[in-house]
Amino acid sequence: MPNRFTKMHGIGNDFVIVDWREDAGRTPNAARIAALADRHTGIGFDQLISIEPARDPSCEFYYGIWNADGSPSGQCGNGVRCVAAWLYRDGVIERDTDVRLESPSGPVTVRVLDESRVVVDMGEPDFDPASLPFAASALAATYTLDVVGERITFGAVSMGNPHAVVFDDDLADPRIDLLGPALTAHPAFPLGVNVGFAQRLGPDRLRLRVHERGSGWTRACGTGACAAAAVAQSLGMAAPVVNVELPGGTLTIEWHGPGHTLWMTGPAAFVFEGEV
Ligand SMILES: N[C@@H](CCC[C@H](N)C(=O)O)C(=O)O
Repeated sequence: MPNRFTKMHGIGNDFVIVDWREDAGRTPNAARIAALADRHTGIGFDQLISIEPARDPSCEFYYGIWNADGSPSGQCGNGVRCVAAWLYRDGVIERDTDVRLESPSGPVTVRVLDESRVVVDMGEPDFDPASLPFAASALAATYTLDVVGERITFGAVSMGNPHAVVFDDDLADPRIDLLGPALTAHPAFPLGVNVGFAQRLGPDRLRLRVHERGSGWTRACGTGACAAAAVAQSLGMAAPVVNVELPGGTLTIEWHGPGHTLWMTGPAAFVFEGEV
């Protein structure tokens, strides 16, 4: 790990960003990441994010993503907004301009509106079985699993990382505190899964809590908001533009259905610079 880092967050989903543009392809040690992620004895973060030279020549930069337990991920919606704001503050990308960035799961396009607000073209939600770590099937499909004594119905989609979305009318119900970790670790998902619990508040409003694979309950999950909106829309429960209200704040998700990419708009905030 290099010594210098930037602490950032996207509506309370917090990150340590490290600049590895001169030092690409590092694979940080999982135990070291977990030690640094510890909120009592480390820096504390939900994800570590590296900024590196792009491998794909059509992209400007690559970003790597590791969860608080040291496990890697393919995508991070709140994180990519922070990466874009970081690159803008560094002077290497401009505002109001589309910039292609490379995530571990492929390119996304960011547009910095100002240092604290970013729009991201997250690509097309993927309901294809091959991209999900269990036997999913198609758009508008739901699945059932028996978890902690309950039969749970959920939708599934990949946003570059796997998501299960469960609709529930009471997100404060204590059974959700048990269902989140149990579903994330369910054997049906051999690679784990991010689990969103979504409450429909209207055709353009969802409330959402996410239990993240590798990081636990977070104040917000950007790809989780994209997944919840995409599943809600695929089931005919939501309009093309949906405000997703998470414990840490609100993201706006726009998706016009199959054949279209999905757009996420939300804030990115700097917290402090540090050195370990
Ligand atoms: N917080 C993120 C998602 C981070 C990765 C996730 N926990 C996984 O393992 O796939 C977001 O904002 O999307």
